[in-house]
Amino acid sequence: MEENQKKEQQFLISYISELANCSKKTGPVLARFSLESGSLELRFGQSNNLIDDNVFNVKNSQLFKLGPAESLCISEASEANKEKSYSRGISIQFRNEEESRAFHCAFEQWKKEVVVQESPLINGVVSTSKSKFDDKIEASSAKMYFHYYGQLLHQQNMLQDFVRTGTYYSAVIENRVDFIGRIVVDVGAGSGILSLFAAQAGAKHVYAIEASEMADYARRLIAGNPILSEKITVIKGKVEDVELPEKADILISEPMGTLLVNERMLESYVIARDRFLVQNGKMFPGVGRIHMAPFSDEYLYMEIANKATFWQQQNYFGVDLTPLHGSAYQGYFSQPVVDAFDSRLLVAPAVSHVINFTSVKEEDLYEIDVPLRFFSAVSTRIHGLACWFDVLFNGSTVQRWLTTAPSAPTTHWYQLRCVLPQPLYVMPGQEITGRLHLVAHKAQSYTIYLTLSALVGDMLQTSYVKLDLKEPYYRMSQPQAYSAAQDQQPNQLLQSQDTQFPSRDEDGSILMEPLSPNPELHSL
Ligand SMILES: C[S@@+](CC[C@H](N)C(=O)[O-])C[C@H]1O[C@@H](n2cnc3c(N)ncnc32)[C@H](O)[C@@H]1O
Repeated sequence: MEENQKKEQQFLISYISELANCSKKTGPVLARFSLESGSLELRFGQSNNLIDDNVFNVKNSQLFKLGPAESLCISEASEANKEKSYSRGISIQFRNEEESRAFHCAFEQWKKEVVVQESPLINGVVSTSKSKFDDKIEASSAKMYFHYYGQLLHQQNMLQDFVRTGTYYSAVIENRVDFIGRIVVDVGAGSGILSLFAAQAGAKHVYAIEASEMADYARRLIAGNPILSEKITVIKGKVEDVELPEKADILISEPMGTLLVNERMLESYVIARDRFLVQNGKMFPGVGRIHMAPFSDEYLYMEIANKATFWQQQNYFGVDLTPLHGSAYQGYFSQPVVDAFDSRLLVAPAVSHVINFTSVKEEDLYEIDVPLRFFSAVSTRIHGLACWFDVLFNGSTVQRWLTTAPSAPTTHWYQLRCVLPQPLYVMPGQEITGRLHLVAHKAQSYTIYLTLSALVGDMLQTSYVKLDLKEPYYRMSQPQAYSAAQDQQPNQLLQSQDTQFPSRDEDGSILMEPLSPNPELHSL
Protein backbone atom coordinates (compact mmCIF):
# COMPACT_ATOMS: atom_id res chain seq x y z
CA MET A 1 0.00 0.00 0.00
CA GLU A 2 1.12 3.53 -0.70
CA GLU A 3 2.85 5.51 1.98
CA ASN A 4 0.24 8.20 2.42
CA GLN A 5 -2.73 5.96 2.03
CA LYS A 6 -5.17 5.83 4.93
CA LYS A 7 -4.52 2.52 6.66
CA GLU A 8 -8.10 1.42 7.07
CA GLN A 9 -10.63 -0.50 5.01
CA GLN A 10 -14.19 -1.49 5.93
CA PHE A 11 -16.69 -4.09 4.73
CA LEU A 12 -20.31 -4.75 5.65
CA ILE A 13 -21.14 -8.40 6.14
CA SER A 14 -24.26 -10.31 7.03
CA TYR A 15 -23.19 -11.99 10.30
CA ILE A 16 -20.33 -13.70 12.10
CA SER A 17 -20.43 -16.58 14.50
CA GLU A 18 -17.74 -17.70 16.98
CA LEU A 19 -16.72 -21.33 16.48
CA ALA A 20 -15.87 -21.89 20.16
CA ASN A 21 -19.19 -20.90 21.69
CA CYS A 22 -21.46 -20.54 18.67
CA SER A 23 -22.31 -16.98 19.72
CA LYS A 24 -23.62 -15.10 16.75
CA LYS A 25 -23.61 -11.42 15.81
CA THR A 26 -26.20 -10.59 13.23
CA GLY A 27 -25.98 -7.77 10.85
CA PRO A 28 -25.17 -5.73 9.42
CA VAL A 29 -21.76 -6.42 10.95
CA LEU A 30 -18.81 -4.22 10.14
CA ALA A 31 -15.43 -5.78 9.38
CA ARG A 32 -12.57 -3.33 9.52
CA PHE A 33 -8.94 -3.82 8.54
CA SER A 34 -6.72 -1.26 10.18
CA LEU A 35 -3.19 -0.50 11.17
CA GLU A 36 -3.28 0.09 14.93
CA SER A 37 -0.05 1.02 16.68
CA GLY A 38 2.10 -0.99 14.30
CA SER A 39 -0.11 -4.09 14.23
CA LEU A 40 -2.51 -4.96 11.45
CA GLU A 41 -5.89 -5.86 12.81
CA LEU A 42 -9.13 -7.21 11.51
CA ARG A 43 -11.93 -6.16 13.84
CA PHE A 44 -15.57 -7.20 13.73
CA GLY A 45 -18.45 -5.45 15.46
CA GLN A 46 -21.84 -3.83 15.12
CA SER A 47 -21.60 -0.75 12.99
CA ASN A 48 -21.97 1.56 15.97
CA ASN A 49 -19.65 -0.39 18.23
CA LEU A 50 -16.34 -1.56 16.90
CA ILE A 51 -14.64 -1.59 20.31
CA ASP A 52 -15.18 -5.24 20.51
CA ASP A 53 -13.29 -8.33 21.51
CA ASN A 54 -13.56 -9.79 18.02
CA VAL A 55 -10.10 -8.61 17.03
CA PHE A 56 -7.83 -10.69 14.82
CA ASN A 57 -4.16 -10.04 14.17
CA VAL A 58 -3.91 -10.33 10.37
CA LYS A 59 -0.38 -11.70 10.64
CA ASN A 60 -1.52 -14.78 12.58
CA SER A 61 -4.79 -15.29 10.73
CA GLN A 62 -5.90 -17.31 7.75
CA LEU A 63 -9.05 -17.07 5.71
CA PHE A 64 -10.76 -20.03 4.04
CA LYS A 65 -13.67 -20.05 1.64
CA LEU A 66 -16.41 -22.47 2.72
CA GLY A 67 -18.93 -21.47 0.09
CA PRO A 68 -19.75 -18.67 -2.36
CA ALA A 69 -20.64 -16.28 0.47
CA GLU A 70 -19.25 -18.04 3.52
CA SER A 71 -15.72 -18.06 4.91
CA LEU A 72 -13.79 -19.13 7.94
CA CYS A 73 -11.23 -16.93 9.68
CA ILE A 74 -8.81 -18.76 11.97
CA SER A 75 -6.32 -16.95 14.15
CA GLU A 76 -3.42 -18.76 15.80
CA ALA A 77 -2.56 -18.03 19.41
CA SER A 78 0.37 -15.62 19.47
CA GLU A 79 3.84 -17.16 20.05
CA ALA A 80 4.35 -15.06 23.17
CA ASN A 81 1.09 -16.13 24.71
CA LYS A 82 0.74 -19.74 23.59
CA GLU A 83 0.64 -21.01 27.19
CA LYS A 84 -2.33 -18.93 28.15
CA SER A 85 -4.38 -18.45 24.99
CA TYR A 86 -5.93 -20.67 22.32
CA SER A 87 -6.49 -20.38 18.60
CA ARG A 88 -9.80 -18.83 17.60
CA GLY A 89 -12.11 -19.07 14.67
CA ILE A 90 -15.19 -17.38 13.38
CA SER A 91 -17.38 -18.14 10.45
CA ILE A 92 -18.27 -15.17 8.30
CA GLN A 93 -21.44 -14.97 6.24
CA PHE A 94 -21.24 -12.37 3.45
CA ARG A 95 -24.22 -10.72 1.84
CA ASN A 96 -23.26 -12.03 -1.60
CA GLU A 97 -20.48 -13.70 -3.54
CA GLU A 98 -19.06 -10.45 -4.91
CA GLU A 99 -18.59 -9.00 -1.45
CA SER A 100 -17.01 -12.24 -0.33
CA ARG A 101 -14.51 -11.99 -3.20
CA ALA A 102 -13.71 -8.38 -2.43
CA PHE A 103 -13.11 -9.27 1.23
CA HIS A 104 -10.76 -12.12 0.30
CA CYS A 105 -8.82 -9.83 -2.03
CA ALA A 106 -8.51 -7.24 0.72
CA PHE A 107 -7.37 -9.89 3.20
CA GLU A 108 -4.57 -10.96 0.83
CA GLN A 109 -3.52 -7.35 0.32
CA TRP A 110 -3.41 -6.69 4.07
CA LYS A 111 -1.41 -9.87 4.60
CA LYS A 112 1.13 -8.44 2.17
CA GLU A 113 1.13 -5.25 4.16
CA VAL A 114 2.27 -7.30 7.14
CA VAL A 115 5.32 -8.41 5.16
CA VAL A 116 6.02 -4.80 4.26
CA GLN A 117 5.61 -3.60 7.83
CA GLU A 118 8.04 -6.20 9.01
CA SER A 119 10.79 -5.41 6.50
CA PRO A 120 12.37 -2.20 7.72
CA LEU A 121 15.37 -1.12 5.64
CA ILE A 122 18.70 -0.34 7.26
CA ASN A 123 17.88 3.36 7.32
CA GLY A 124 14.59 2.64 9.02
CA VAL A 125 12.33 3.45 6.04
CA VAL A 126 9.63 0.91 5.39
CA SER A 127 9.58 -0.30 1.80
CA THR A 128 7.34 -2.60 -0.20
CA SER A 129 8.67 -6.10 -0.78
CA LYS A 130 10.70 -6.28 -4.01
CA SER A 131 8.64 -7.53 -6.92
CA LYS A 132 9.52 -8.38 -10.49
CA PHE A 133 8.47 -4.85 -11.42
CA ASP A 134 10.74 -3.27 -8.80
CA ASP A 135 13.69 -5.38 -9.92
CA LYS A 136 13.72 -4.05 -13.44
CA ILE A 137 12.32 -0.52 -13.07
CA GLU A 138 14.02 2.40 -11.32
CA ALA A 139 12.02 3.48 -8.28
CA SER A 140 12.14 7.16 -9.33
CA SER A 141 10.71 6.34 -12.77
CA ALA A 142 7.92 4.20 -11.32
CA LYS A 143 7.03 6.91 -8.81
CA MET A 144 6.66 9.55 -11.53
CA TYR A 145 4.84 7.11 -13.80
CA PHE A 146 2.16 6.16 -11.28
CA HIS A 147 1.90 9.76 -10.11
CA TYR A 148 1.11 10.73 -13.70
CA TYR A 149 -1.55 8.07 -14.13
CA GLY A 150 -2.98 8.86 -10.69
CA GLN A 151 -4.29 12.18 -12.03
CA LEU A 152 -7.73 12.43 -13.60
CA LEU A 153 -6.61 14.88 -16.27
CA HIS A 154 -4.32 12.28 -17.83
CA GLN A 155 -6.99 9.58 -17.73
CA GLN A 156 -9.35 12.10 -19.33
CA ASN A 157 -6.85 12.65 -22.14
CA MET A 158 -7.02 8.94 -22.96
CA LEU A 159 -10.80 8.79 -22.54
CA GLN A 160 -11.12 11.75 -24.93
CA ASP A 161 -9.22 9.89 -27.61
CA PHE A 162 -12.44 8.62 -29.16
CA VAL A 163 -10.65 6.53 -31.75
CA ARG A 164 -8.97 4.62 -28.93
CA THR A 165 -11.83 4.36 -26.46
CA GLY A 166 -14.48 3.92 -29.17
CA THR A 167 -12.56 1.03 -30.70
CA TYR A 168 -12.25 -0.67 -27.29
CA TYR A 169 -15.97 -0.17 -26.72
CA SER A 170 -16.91 -1.64 -30.10
CA ALA A 171 -14.48 -4.52 -29.72
CA VAL A 172 -16.01 -5.48 -26.35
CA ILE A 173 -19.68 -4.88 -27.07
CA GLU A 174 -19.62 -6.51 -30.51
CA ASN A 175 -17.93 -9.53 -28.96
CA ARG A 176 -20.30 -9.96 -25.99
CA VAL A 177 -20.04 -13.68 -26.46
CA ASP A 178 -16.45 -13.50 -25.19
CA PHE A 179 -17.56 -11.70 -22.00
CA ILE A 180 -20.97 -13.08 -21.03
CA GLY A 181 -20.65 -15.07 -17.81
CA ARG A 182 -16.85 -14.77 -17.88
CA ILE A 183 -14.29 -13.75 -15.28
CA VAL A 184 -12.35 -10.75 -16.60
CA VAL A 185 -9.17 -9.07 -15.40
CA ASP A 186 -8.59 -5.45 -16.41
CA VAL A 187 -4.80 -5.01 -16.40
CA GLY A 188 -3.98 -1.41 -15.44
CA ALA A 189 -7.58 -0.31 -15.09
CA GLY A 190 -6.97 3.45 -14.75
CA SER A 191 -10.39 5.08 -14.42
CA GLY A 192 -12.01 1.63 -14.68
CA ILE A 193 -13.52 2.35 -18.08
CA LEU A 194 -12.63 -1.00 -19.66
CA SER A 195 -13.96 -2.87 -16.60
CA LEU A 196 -17.25 -1.02 -17.00
CA PHE A 197 -17.36 -1.97 -20.71
CA ALA A 198 -16.71 -5.62 -19.79
CA ALA A 199 -19.50 -5.50 -17.18
CA GLN A 200 -21.82 -3.92 -19.77
CA ALA A 201 -21.00 -6.83 -22.08
CA GLY A 202 -22.23 -9.27 -19.43
CA ALA A 203 -19.09 -10.35 -17.58
CA LYS A 204 -19.72 -12.46 -14.49
CA HIS A 205 -17.06 -10.61 -12.54
CA VAL A 206 -14.28 -8.14 -13.37
CA TYR A 207 -11.13 -7.62 -11.31
CA ALA A 208 -9.85 -4.13 -12.06
CA ILE A 209 -6.18 -3.94 -11.07
CA GLU A 210 -4.64 -0.48 -10.88
CA ALA A 211 -1.40 0.47 -9.18
CA SER A 212 -1.78 4.25 -9.03
CA GLU A 213 -3.99 6.42 -6.85
CA MET A 214 -6.44 6.29 -9.77
CA ALA A 215 -7.71 3.06 -8.14
CA ASP A 216 -9.61 5.19 -5.61
CA TYR A 217 -11.24 7.24 -8.38
CA ALA A 218 -12.06 4.03 -10.25
CA ARG A 219 -13.84 2.75 -7.12
CA ARG A 220 -15.89 5.95 -7.02
CA LEU A 221 -16.71 5.89 -10.71
CA ILE A 222 -17.73 2.25 -10.55
CA ALA A 223 -19.79 2.75 -7.38
CA GLY A 224 -21.63 5.54 -9.21
CA ASN A 225 -22.79 3.03 -11.82
CA PRO A 226 -24.67 0.69 -9.48
CA ILE A 227 -25.98 -1.83 -11.98
CA LEU A 228 -22.44 -2.56 -13.13
CA SER A 229 -20.61 -2.02 -9.84
CA GLU A 230 -21.83 -5.27 -8.30
CA LYS A 231 -19.74 -7.11 -10.83
CA ILE A 232 -16.47 -5.19 -10.43
CA THR A 233 -13.83 -5.42 -7.73
CA VAL A 234 -11.11 -2.77 -7.84
CA ILE A 235 -7.77 -3.93 -6.52
CA LYS A 236 -5.10 -1.37 -5.82
CA GLY A 237 -1.66 -2.75 -6.58
CA LYS A 238 0.65 -3.87 -9.34
CA VAL A 239 -0.37 -6.81 -11.48
CA GLU A 240 3.03 -8.27 -10.64
CA ASP A 241 2.13 -8.37 -6.94
CA VAL A 242 -1.61 -8.71 -6.29
CA GLU A 243 -3.34 -12.03 -5.71
CA LEU A 244 -6.74 -12.91 -7.16
CA PRO A 245 -9.16 -15.47 -5.75
CA GLU A 246 -9.75 -17.08 -9.14
CA LYS A 247 -8.40 -17.33 -12.70
CA ALA A 248 -9.62 -15.13 -15.54
CA ASP A 249 -11.21 -16.29 -18.81
CA ILE A 250 -10.22 -13.06 -20.55
CA LEU A 251 -7.80 -10.17 -19.96
CA ILE A 252 -8.52 -6.68 -21.15
CA SER A 253 -5.93 -3.92 -21.13
CA GLU A 254 -4.61 -0.83 -22.82
CA PRO A 255 -0.88 -1.26 -22.31
CA MET A 256 0.33 0.46 -25.49
CA GLY A 257 2.80 3.34 -25.42
CA THR A 258 4.43 5.30 -28.23
CA LEU A 259 5.91 2.83 -30.72
CA LEU A 260 3.72 0.22 -28.99
CA VAL A 261 6.37 -0.68 -26.42
CA ASN A 262 7.12 2.61 -24.64
CA GLU A 263 6.32 2.56 -20.89
CA ARG A 264 7.14 -1.19 -20.85
CA MET A 265 3.59 -1.96 -19.78
CA LEU A 266 3.32 -4.78 -22.33
CA GLU A 267 5.59 -6.72 -19.99
CA SER A 268 3.07 -6.27 -17.17
CA TYR A 269 0.31 -7.43 -19.53
CA VAL A 270 2.27 -10.59 -20.29
CA ILE A 271 3.02 -11.16 -16.59
CA ALA A 272 -0.72 -10.78 -15.87
CA ARG A 273 -1.39 -13.38 -18.60
CA ASP A 274 0.97 -15.86 -16.95
CA ARG A 275 -0.37 -15.18 -13.45
CA PHE A 276 -4.12 -14.88 -13.99
CA LEU A 277 -5.31 -16.22 -17.35
CA VAL A 278 -6.69 -19.72 -17.80
CA GLN A 279 -5.01 -21.79 -20.48
CA ASN A 280 -6.17 -20.68 -23.93
CA GLY A 281 -7.91 -17.67 -22.39
CA LYS A 282 -8.47 -14.60 -24.54
CA MET A 283 -6.54 -11.35 -24.49
CA PHE A 284 -8.10 -8.08 -25.63
CA PRO A 285 -5.98 -7.03 -27.52
CA GLY A 286 -4.14 -10.22 -28.45
CA VAL A 287 -1.69 -9.04 -31.11
CA GLY A 288 0.29 -5.87 -31.76
CA ARG A 289 2.29 -4.82 -34.83
CA ILE A 290 4.94 -2.15 -35.27
CA HIS A 291 5.03 -0.79 -38.83
CA MET A 292 8.07 0.97 -40.26
CA ALA A 293 8.79 2.80 -43.51
CA PRO A 294 11.48 5.25 -44.70
CA PHE A 295 10.30 8.82 -45.16
CA SER A 296 11.50 12.00 -46.82
CA ASP A 297 10.81 15.29 -45.06
CA GLU A 298 13.20 18.21 -45.78
CA TYR A 299 11.31 20.55 -43.45
CA LEU A 300 11.60 18.28 -40.47
CA TYR A 301 15.25 17.57 -41.15
CA MET A 302 16.12 21.27 -41.45
CA GLU A 303 14.11 22.12 -38.36
CA ILE A 304 16.07 19.65 -36.24
CA ALA A 305 19.46 20.49 -37.73
CA ASN A 306 18.79 24.22 -37.22
CA LYS A 307 18.00 23.81 -33.54
CA ALA A 308 21.69 23.36 -32.84
CA THR A 309 22.83 26.46 -34.77
CA PHE A 310 22.55 28.43 -31.53
CA TRP A 311 25.76 26.66 -30.48
CA GLN A 312 27.60 27.89 -33.57
CA GLN A 313 27.90 31.40 -32.13
CA GLN A 314 31.50 32.41 -31.52
CA ASN A 315 30.65 35.52 -29.57
CA TYR A 316 27.79 34.88 -27.20
CA PHE A 317 28.35 37.66 -24.66
CA GLY A 318 32.03 37.21 -25.43
CA VAL A 319 31.89 33.41 -25.13
CA ASP A 320 32.62 30.93 -27.96
CA LEU A 321 29.83 28.33 -27.87
CA THR A 322 31.11 26.19 -30.74
CA PRO A 323 32.82 23.52 -28.59
CA LEU A 324 29.35 22.25 -27.72
CA HIS A 325 27.82 22.44 -31.19
CA GLY A 326 28.55 18.79 -32.05
CA SER A 327 26.98 17.51 -28.84
CA ALA A 328 23.93 19.76 -29.22
CA TYR A 329 23.47 18.56 -32.81
CA GLN A 330 23.68 14.95 -31.70
CA GLY A 331 21.32 15.67 -28.78
CA TYR A 332 18.57 17.00 -31.05
CA PHE A 333 18.84 14.00 -33.36
CA SER A 334 18.60 11.65 -30.38
CA GLN A 335 14.99 12.68 -29.83
CA PRO A 336 12.39 10.68 -31.75
CA VAL A 337 9.80 13.02 -33.21
CA VAL A 338 6.16 12.51 -32.22
CA ASP A 339 3.67 14.13 -34.56
CA ALA A 340 1.05 13.36 -37.17
CA PHE A 341 2.54 13.38 -40.66
CA ASP A 342 1.10 13.02 -44.14
CA SER A 343 1.46 9.46 -45.37
CA ARG A 344 2.66 10.77 -48.76
CA LEU A 345 6.01 11.44 -47.08
CA LEU A 346 6.64 7.70 -47.01
CA VAL A 347 8.95 6.55 -49.79
CA ALA A 348 8.52 2.77 -49.65
CA PRO A 349 5.90 0.27 -48.50
CA ALA A 350 6.12 -0.46 -44.76
CA VAL A 351 7.48 -3.59 -43.11
CA SER A 352 5.96 -4.96 -39.91
CA HIS A 353 7.11 -6.58 -36.71
CA VAL A 354 4.44 -8.68 -35.01
CA ILE A 355 4.18 -9.23 -31.25
CA ASN A 356 1.72 -11.92 -30.23
CA PHE A 357 0.65 -11.00 -26.70
CA THR A 358 -0.81 -14.45 -26.11
CA SER A 359 2.52 -16.22 -26.57
CA VAL A 360 5.40 -13.73 -26.30
CA LYS A 361 7.71 -14.21 -23.31
CA GLU A 362 8.21 -11.24 -21.06
CA GLU A 363 11.99 -11.42 -21.63
CA ASP A 364 11.47 -11.23 -25.40
CA LEU A 365 10.35 -7.65 -24.88
CA TYR A 366 13.65 -6.59 -23.28
CA GLU A 367 15.32 -6.44 -26.68
CA ILE A 368 13.57 -6.20 -30.03
CA ASP A 369 15.58 -6.53 -33.21
CA VAL A 370 13.96 -5.80 -36.57
CA PRO A 371 15.87 -6.28 -39.85
CA LEU A 372 14.78 -3.70 -42.42
CA ARG A 373 14.57 -4.00 -46.20
CA PHE A 374 12.73 -1.60 -48.48
CA PHE A 375 12.68 -0.65 -52.15
CA SER A 376 12.38 3.04 -52.77
CA ALA A 377 9.51 4.03 -55.03
CA VAL A 378 11.06 7.40 -55.91
CA SER A 379 14.26 9.32 -56.36
CA THR A 380 14.66 11.25 -53.11
CA ARG A 381 16.59 11.96 -49.92
CA ILE A 382 15.60 9.65 -47.09
CA HIS A 383 15.58 11.41 -43.72
CA GLY A 384 14.76 8.52 -41.45
CA LEU A 385 12.30 5.86 -40.41
CA ALA A 386 8.63 6.48 -39.65
CA CYS A 387 6.89 4.10 -37.24
CA TRP A 388 3.36 3.43 -36.05
CA PHE A 389 1.49 0.49 -34.58
CA ASP A 390 -1.82 -1.26 -34.46
CA VAL A 391 -3.41 -3.88 -32.18
CA LEU A 392 -5.98 -6.58 -32.87
CA PHE A 393 -9.04 -7.58 -30.84
CA ASN A 394 -9.55 -11.06 -32.14
CA GLY A 395 -13.14 -11.49 -30.94
CA SER A 396 -15.21 -14.59 -31.54
CA THR A 397 -17.79 -12.50 -33.40
CA VAL A 398 -15.84 -9.60 -34.92
CA GLN A 399 -12.17 -8.78 -35.43
CA ARG A 400 -11.40 -5.16 -34.60
CA TRP A 401 -8.16 -3.29 -35.23
CA LEU A 402 -7.06 -0.16 -33.42
CA THR A 403 -4.55 1.58 -35.68
CA THR A 404 -2.31 4.61 -35.29
CA ALA A 405 -1.33 4.69 -38.99
CA PRO A 406 -0.67 8.07 -40.63
CA SER A 407 -3.46 7.45 -43.12
CA ALA A 408 -6.00 6.74 -40.37
CA PRO A 409 -7.72 9.16 -37.95
CA THR A 410 -5.20 10.61 -35.52
CA THR A 411 -4.94 9.17 -32.01
CA HIS A 412 -3.20 10.53 -28.91
CA TRP A 413 -0.22 8.33 -29.82
CA TYR A 414 0.32 10.14 -33.16
CA GLN A 415 3.22 8.58 -35.08
CA LEU A 416 6.92 8.39 -34.34
CA ARG A 417 9.82 9.33 -36.59
CA CYS A 418 13.51 8.60 -36.07
CA VAL A 419 15.47 11.23 -38.00
CA LEU A 420 18.96 10.44 -39.33
CA PRO A 421 21.70 13.09 -38.98
CA GLN A 422 22.87 12.19 -42.52
CA PRO A 423 20.16 11.69 -45.17
CA LEU A 424 20.55 8.92 -47.77
CA TYR A 425 20.15 9.47 -51.53
CA VAL A 426 18.12 6.83 -53.34
CA MET A 427 16.84 6.16 -56.85
CA PRO A 428 13.53 4.52 -57.81
CA GLY A 429 13.61 0.77 -57.14
CA GLN A 430 16.76 1.05 -55.07
CA GLU A 431 17.17 -1.28 -52.12
CA ILE A 432 17.44 0.22 -48.62
CA THR A 433 18.59 -2.10 -45.87
CA GLY A 434 19.07 -1.62 -42.15
CA ARG A 435 18.14 -2.53 -38.63
CA LEU A 436 15.94 -1.17 -35.88
CA HIS A 437 17.20 -2.37 -32.53
CA LEU A 438 15.25 -1.53 -29.37
CA VAL A 439 16.82 -2.12 -25.97
CA ALA A 440 14.68 -1.71 -22.85
CA HIS A 441 16.00 0.46 -20.04
CA LYS A 442 15.12 0.85 -16.39
CA ALA A 443 13.26 4.11 -16.88
CA GLN A 444 10.32 2.26 -18.47
CA SER A 445 11.37 2.95 -22.02
CA TYR A 446 13.83 1.95 -24.75
CA THR A 447 17.06 3.03 -26.38
CA ILE A 448 16.56 2.94 -30.15
CA TYR A 449 19.45 2.10 -32.49
CA LEU A 450 18.64 2.74 -36.15
CA THR A 451 20.86 2.00 -39.12
CA LEU A 452 19.85 2.53 -42.77
CA SER A 453 22.06 1.89 -45.80
CA ALA A 454 21.73 2.30 -49.57
CA LEU A 455 24.14 1.93 -52.48
CA VAL A 456 25.17 5.01 -54.47
CA GLY A 457 26.95 3.63 -57.51
CA ASP A 458 29.50 1.29 -55.96
CA MET A 459 29.53 3.10 -52.65
CA LEU A 460 27.43 1.99 -49.67
CA GLN A 461 26.09 5.01 -47.79
CA THR A 462 25.17 4.22 -44.20
CA SER A 463 23.51 6.48 -41.68
CA TYR A 464 23.15 5.65 -38.00
CA VAL A 465 21.38 7.24 -35.05
CA LYS A 466 20.84 6.38 -31.37
CA LEU A 467 17.67 7.75 -29.78
CA ASP A 468 15.98 7.66 -26.41
CA LEU A 469 12.29 6.80 -26.68
CA LYS A 470 11.78 8.34 -23.26
CA GLU A 471 12.77 11.81 -24.52
CA PRO A 472 10.70 12.49 -27.63
CA TYR A 473 10.26 15.81 -29.35
CA TYR A 474 6.52 16.55 -29.39
CA ARG A 475 6.36 18.53 -32.58
CA MET A 476 2.73 19.38 -32.94
CA SER A 477 -0.71 18.20 -32.08
CA GLN A 478 -2.44 18.44 -35.42
CA PRO A 479 -1.73 16.67 -38.72
CA GLN A 480 0.66 18.65 -40.89
CA ALA A 481 -0.67 19.86 -44.23
CA TYR A 482 1.13 18.20 -47.08
CA SER A 483 2.94 20.88 -49.01
CA ALA A 484 3.75 20.75 -52.69
CA ALA A 485 6.98 22.61 -51.92
CA GLN A 486 8.50 19.54 -50.30
CA ASP A 487 6.96 17.24 -52.82
CA GLN A 488 10.07 15.56 -54.13
CA GLN A 489 7.85 13.10 -55.95
CA PRO A 490 4.41 12.46 -54.53
CA ASN A 491 4.08 8.86 -53.91
CA GLN A 492 0.48 7.78 -54.11
CA LEU A 493 1.13 4.06 -54.20
CA LEU A 494 2.69 4.06 -50.76
CA GLN A 495 -0.32 5.28 -48.90
CA SER A 496 -2.09 2.06 -49.52
CA GLN A 497 0.39 0.02 -47.50
CA ASP A 498 -1.29 0.59 -44.18
CA THR A 499 -4.80 0.61 -45.56
CA GLN A 500 -4.44 -3.08 -46.31
CA PHE A 501 -5.22 -3.69 -42.65
CA PRO A 502 -7.72 -2.17 -40.30
CA SER A 503 -10.54 -0.42 -41.93
CA ARG A 504 -12.38 1.75 -39.47
CA ASP A 505 -15.97 2.73 -39.03
CA GLU A 506 -16.44 6.33 -39.92
CA ASP A 507 -18.06 7.14 -36.60
CA GLY A 508 -15.01 5.87 -34.77
CA SER A 509 -12.89 8.58 -36.30
CA ILE A 510 -14.43 11.67 -34.75
CA LEU A 511 -12.12 13.57 -32.48
CA MET A 512 -14.12 15.83 -30.21
CA GLU A 513 -11.15 17.54 -28.58
CA PRO A 514 -7.67 18.29 -29.81
CA LEU A 515 -5.50 15.50 -28.52
CA SER A 516 -2.57 16.18 -26.35
CA PRO A 517 0.42 13.92 -26.14
CA ASN A 518 1.83 12.99 -22.77
CA PRO A 519 4.91 15.20 -22.38
CA GLU A 520 5.10 14.83 -18.62
CA LEU A 521 4.98 11.08 -18.89
CA HIS A 522 7.72 10.98 -21.44
CA SER A 523 9.96 13.40 -19.66
CA LEU A 524 9.94 11.40 -16.44
C1 LIG B 1 -2.63 3.57 -20.58
S1 LIG B 1 -3.44 3.56 -19.04
C2 LIG B 1 -4.98 2.79 -19.43
C3 LIG B 1 -6.06 3.06 -18.41
C4 LIG B 1 -7.41 2.43 -18.72
N1 LIG B 1 -7.31 0.99 -18.83
C5 LIG B 1 -7.98 2.99 -20.00
O1 LIG B 1 -7.95 2.25 -21.00
O2 LIG B 1 -8.42 4.12 -20.01
C6 LIG B 1 -2.54 2.32 -18.21
C7 LIG B 1 -2.89 2.18 -16.72
O3 LIG B 1 -2.23 1.03 -16.21
C8 LIG B 1 -1.68 1.31 -14.94
N2 LIG B 1 -0.54 0.41 -14.78
C9 LIG B 1 0.61 0.43 -15.48
N3 LIG B 1 1.42 -0.56 -15.09
C10 LIG B 1 0.76 -1.23 -14.11
C11 LIG B 1 1.07 -2.37 -13.32
N4 LIG B 1 2.24 -2.99 -13.46
N5 LIG B 1 0.16 -2.79 -12.42
C12 LIG B 1 -1.04 -2.14 -12.28
N6 LIG B 1 -1.37 -1.05 -12.98
C13 LIG B 1 -0.50 -0.61 -13.91
C14 LIG B 1 -1.33 2.78 -15.00
O4 LIG B 1 -1.25 3.35 -13.71
C15 LIG B 1 -2.44 3.35 -15.86
O5 LIG B 1 -3.50 3.82 -15.10
